[in-house]
Amino acid sequence: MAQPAVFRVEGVTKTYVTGSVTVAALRGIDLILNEGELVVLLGASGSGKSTLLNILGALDSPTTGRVFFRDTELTGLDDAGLTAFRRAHVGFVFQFYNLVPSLTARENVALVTEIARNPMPPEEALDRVGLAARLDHFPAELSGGEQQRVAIARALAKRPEVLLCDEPTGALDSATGVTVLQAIWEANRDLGTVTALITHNAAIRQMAHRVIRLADGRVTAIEENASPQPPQGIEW
Ligand SMILES: Nc1ncnc2c1ncn2[C@@H]1O[C@H](COP(=O)(O)OP(=O)(O)OP(=O)(O)O)[C@@H](O)[C@H]1O
Repeated sequence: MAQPAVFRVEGVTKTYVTGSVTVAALRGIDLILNEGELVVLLGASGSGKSTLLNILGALDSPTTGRVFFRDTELTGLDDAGLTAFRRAHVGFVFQFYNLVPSLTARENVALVTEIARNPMPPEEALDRVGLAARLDHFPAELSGGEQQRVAIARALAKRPEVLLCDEPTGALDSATGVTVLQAIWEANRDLGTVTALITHNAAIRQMAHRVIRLADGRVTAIEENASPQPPQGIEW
């Protein structure tokens, strides 16, 4: 049975103008993301992956086209509405972890839970990513993979409906990257968080329900994966 759409992207273009240089980053994207899905976005550098992710997360707006989150048209919201949407519904994970160095893992997560409506306790979020034994460590006392898992715990602690990950393993070796991907995979499986994940690593597609390929600002292929694999079982 078809799952209900969480995101609907209709005819989205994005053109950046910098001085006399115009870049067509997205050239007409139509896409649906469904309830409970984990999708991987694959494509060459410059193909528009981050631009699309940022538009889904309301960090950026399309030049033309429409984006809906459930019944809300994001492209119809003003800045305050977009901020409210991000705050209530979206968790972000970026390549660099953006942790506050002077705060422990627990305190970094608490920064978010203190302002969220229905957060999970920071301890629970950190336990979920396998860091129950690192609650009081500072970022400098954690490995890169552990720091990224703190960032994931921070993103998940507000129980977002959507998790957007832009090359979350880009700065990590593959063994460490697997632990990070496993945390994302389990969040999708256990919490039903709709997840979109950008990667340059084609092997990671095995963890997705669907793989969306971008080239030159367009979706060139969508592949369904009948049996997504946990990252721990993926080799690259
Ligand atoms: N803020 C911006 N101002 C001007 N051009 C931009 C801006 N952001 C992105 N671009 C351009 O838009 C195009 C798409 O960029 P985008 O970051 O979405 O690609 P990407 O597929 O995520 O690439 P990568 O894998 O290298 O991160 C690129 O040509 C990029 O140079």
